[in-house]
Amino acid sequence: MHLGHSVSDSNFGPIIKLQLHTRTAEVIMAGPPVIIWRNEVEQLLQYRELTPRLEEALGKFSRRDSAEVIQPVRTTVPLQKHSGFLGVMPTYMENDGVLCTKFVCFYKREEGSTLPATKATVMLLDPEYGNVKAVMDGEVITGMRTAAVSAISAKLLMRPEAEVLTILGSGLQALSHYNVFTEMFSFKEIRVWSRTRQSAEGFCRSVSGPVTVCASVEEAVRGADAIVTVTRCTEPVLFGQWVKPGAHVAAVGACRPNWRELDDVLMKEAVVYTDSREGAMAESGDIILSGAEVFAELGDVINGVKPAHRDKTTVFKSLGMGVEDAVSAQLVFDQWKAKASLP
Ligand SMILES: NC(=O)C1=CN([C@@H]2O[C@H](COP(=O)(O)OP(=O)(O)OC[C@H]3O[C@@H](n4cnc5c(N)ncnc54)[C@H](O)[C@@H]3O)[C@@H](O)[C@H]2O)C=CC1
Ligand SMILES: O=C([O-])C1=[NH+]CCC1
Repeated sequence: MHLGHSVSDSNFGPIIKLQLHTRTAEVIMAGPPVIIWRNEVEQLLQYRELTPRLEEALGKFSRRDSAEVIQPVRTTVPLQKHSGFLGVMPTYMENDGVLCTKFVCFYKREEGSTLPATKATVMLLDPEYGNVKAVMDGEVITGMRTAAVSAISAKLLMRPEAEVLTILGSGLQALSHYNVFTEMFSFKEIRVWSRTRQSAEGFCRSVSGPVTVCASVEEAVRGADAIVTVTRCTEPVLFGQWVKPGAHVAAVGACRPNWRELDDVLMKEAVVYTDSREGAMAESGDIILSGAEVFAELGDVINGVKPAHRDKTTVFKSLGMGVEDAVSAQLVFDQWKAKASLP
């Protein structure tokens, strides 16, 4: 490394050594990012470590302390030709030294399309040097952090005596939700509905435990204590008249202001929680078009600022937040460094 003049070990005073150390750090920082792809992320990310970190992050976000979390509403770029959107999701957690941006493309795919509905990549940056430390797969992160946050909403808002879980949809989010809900809770019955019986049966073959395939949404949701909606529908698929009073709904799909999963009856009857008020008012057709009031963010319940109305019908409208990706990516990076015995 060139410091502008020839040096030898014996000439180094402490200040020069510090400069060399700093410069060495800068050289390291300027190196290429670490690439951590799908298989490695799957090995490194576990719900038992991820979920508590996400619950802490939801509370930090809702405190609106800029030293804890800075997370603007995501920028969304329409990909009209492909009936999709690019979401850019920057997050800075100054106290934790985490700077992260997720790029996520999500699409309204045609029936029978084999193209993915969601594709995501997460970048971790060094907030001091500005370089990219790691580039990692966003599929597994998005699947797991979304499901874990839905499970946190159920932990806070679902009746403790819940026995029946219903999942509407049979794709990637349906699988991640099945996995974390069966890890965190014990249901007597789990039901699934999808647009085609074939895809619902394919879902059943991909999970470990017994799941009942239902022929209609009404059959799937009547009597259910917890309902997860993870469809790509844009018109209501879940109607309030079918939902048992006191049930908890984790509504994950319909992340555009003109897309719906839930009807007005459900939105008006339920106590509505969300991840981000700003995000919901910008992106949730279920909230915007129904005129439903957002009672609280999940972080407000975690912080003890707002009550959890377990005794009432509750809806957690999930849009997805960058802070969830940030803590997930940092956890993956920390686990990767530990595995590589790096500081
Ligand atoms: N809230 C959040 O943080 C996130 C939300 N999402 C959203 O969750 C939803 C599910 O995502 P993935 O599981 O990755 O998608 P996927 O394509 O893997 O599965 C979507 C499921 O919805 C069904 N479906 C598609 N069109 C439908 C329609 N018109 N009516 C009823 N069902 C329909 C499909 O058959 C499939 O079972 C999407 O809307 C996606 O945008 C995705 C990632 C994060
Ligand atoms: O938070 C997220 O990654 C997404 N929300 C809606 C589609 C993708």
